[in-house]
Amino acid sequence: MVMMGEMWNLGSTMGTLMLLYTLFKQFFPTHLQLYFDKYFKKFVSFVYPYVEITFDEFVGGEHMKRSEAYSAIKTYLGDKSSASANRLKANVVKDSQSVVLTMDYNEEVTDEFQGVKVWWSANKTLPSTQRIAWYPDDDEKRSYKLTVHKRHRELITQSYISHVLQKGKEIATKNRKRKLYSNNPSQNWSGYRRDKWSNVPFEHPATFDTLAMDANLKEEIKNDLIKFSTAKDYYARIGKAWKRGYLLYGPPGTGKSSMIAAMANLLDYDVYDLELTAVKENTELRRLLLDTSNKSIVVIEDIDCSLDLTGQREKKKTEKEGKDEEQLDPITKKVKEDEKKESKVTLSGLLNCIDGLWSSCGGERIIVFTTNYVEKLDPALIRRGRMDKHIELSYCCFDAFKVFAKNYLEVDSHSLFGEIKALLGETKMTPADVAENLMPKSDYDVVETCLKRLIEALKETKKKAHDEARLMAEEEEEKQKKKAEKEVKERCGKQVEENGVGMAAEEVKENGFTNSH
Ligand SMILES: Nc1ncnc2c1ncn2[C@@H]1O[C@H](COP(=O)(O)OP(=O)(O)OP(=O)(O)O)[C@@H](O)[C@H]1O
Ligand SMILES: [Mg+2]
Repeated sequence: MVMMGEMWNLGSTMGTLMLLYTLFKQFFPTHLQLYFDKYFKKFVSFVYPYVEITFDEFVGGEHMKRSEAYSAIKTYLGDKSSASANRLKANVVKDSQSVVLTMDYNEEVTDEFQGVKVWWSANKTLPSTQRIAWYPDDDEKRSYKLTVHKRHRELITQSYISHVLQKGKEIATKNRKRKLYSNNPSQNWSGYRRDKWSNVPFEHPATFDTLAMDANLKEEIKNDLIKFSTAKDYYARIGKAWKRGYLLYGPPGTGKSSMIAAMANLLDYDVYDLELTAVKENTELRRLLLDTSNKSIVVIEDIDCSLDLTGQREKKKTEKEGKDEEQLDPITKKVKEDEKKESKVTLSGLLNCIDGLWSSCGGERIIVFTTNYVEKLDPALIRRGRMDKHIELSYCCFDAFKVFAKNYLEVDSHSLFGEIKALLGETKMTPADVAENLMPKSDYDVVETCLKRLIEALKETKKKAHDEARLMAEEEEEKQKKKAEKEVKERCGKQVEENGVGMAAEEVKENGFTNSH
């Protein structure tokens, strides 16, 4: 710490000296200034033998991105500085069970690497121009500065920095509380920073153990995910972006959203729930996707409702919504009208953005589309390479029922299982409905009561399906009969015109009904 104090004293003295020198050289002509500069630099490097490396919070040109290095350094220093810095900021993580400390701004800490001492400082600068910011810290520029003696430059740039980044990432993974992100409408974006996505802690409890589905398919999906998440080198070797697309399709209530949660819980990934109807144009979509982090699942639910095949968004408005809108005040009405302005997100835009995400973001990402109507989707959207794995989630099978029985009722077998198996084989009931029927409704519900309730519900569904099928068959029969009658009538009319009434009467007799014409 003594050494650190000396270094900072030296640093501030050099700062003052630089300022004085800048003022001083202004009194001389330019050619003399250049001459002075040369010798002043030599003097500075002689009396101030340190190198300074700055890591800014945001990097990139027009579309600034939060720097992963900055985040890793922040975490690493938080861990280090808890022992030495005097002022720390505390964040509570993991269900309020632990506290993560970060270095406060304008605080300094030292670190040691292979016997070499380095100095870190956290800096925050305000912009020189004044403007109103939506968020208190929005315009501040934050950075970390690493200072080290020149003679250790090589060791620091070649080994120490990567050591810090790796350790920082490890600590962050340990402390990480996963998040569920939703995209904000672009009128709420206040610049390039943190407000494209809002987030809440991701706490969905679904796992592959609680997911009711065919056991083989479940195992196949789990293996596929685990293989993907550990295949960084493999993807690099075959020259493919480390990304994977899943298409989940099936009727409502078959577990598509539950499976996404199970995927996130299995891999320990964040979830970005992308609501396409809130995105106005392709460039916005691109910026949203580029702003997602590694180890994340980007989800677009009900993709068929968000985009139609020509790329125009469906506009669904109920009568009630129309009336409600009429009663709005002028300002809200204007905002709503702006929102409604024709969307320019197109199918090709979405395809380009996905391909862009695939090629421009280095880390692992999964993208998942869900739909109830797979046949409505454009083949280009779901071709392999974009959506690598197509998974159908369908009506409840016996395997799926057994998962529910185990989880909800804690039974592996029962004398009623046979009947249930037979009924499930001939009935289409969604897992959501099976789960609802199996769930005990009161403290007095025993296993048998729940199973019997399910049997009743299955019988009821079977009967309903049977009745519906019969009704449909009757309707079809009626339709066919009417069609045949119409055809005969038309033929009769023609024959009357061509051959007179006698022949037509013959035809009517042949077809077994009388014709009033
Ligand atoms: N396969 C399943 N395994 C476990 N639970 C399920 C399954 N399918 C449905 N459920 C239960 O039913 C409810 C609805 O399921 P979920 O939201 O995953 O369906 P979905 O396929 O996404 O439906 P939608 O197409 O309407 O979005 C969930 O709360 C979940 O508990
Ligand atoms: Mg869903």
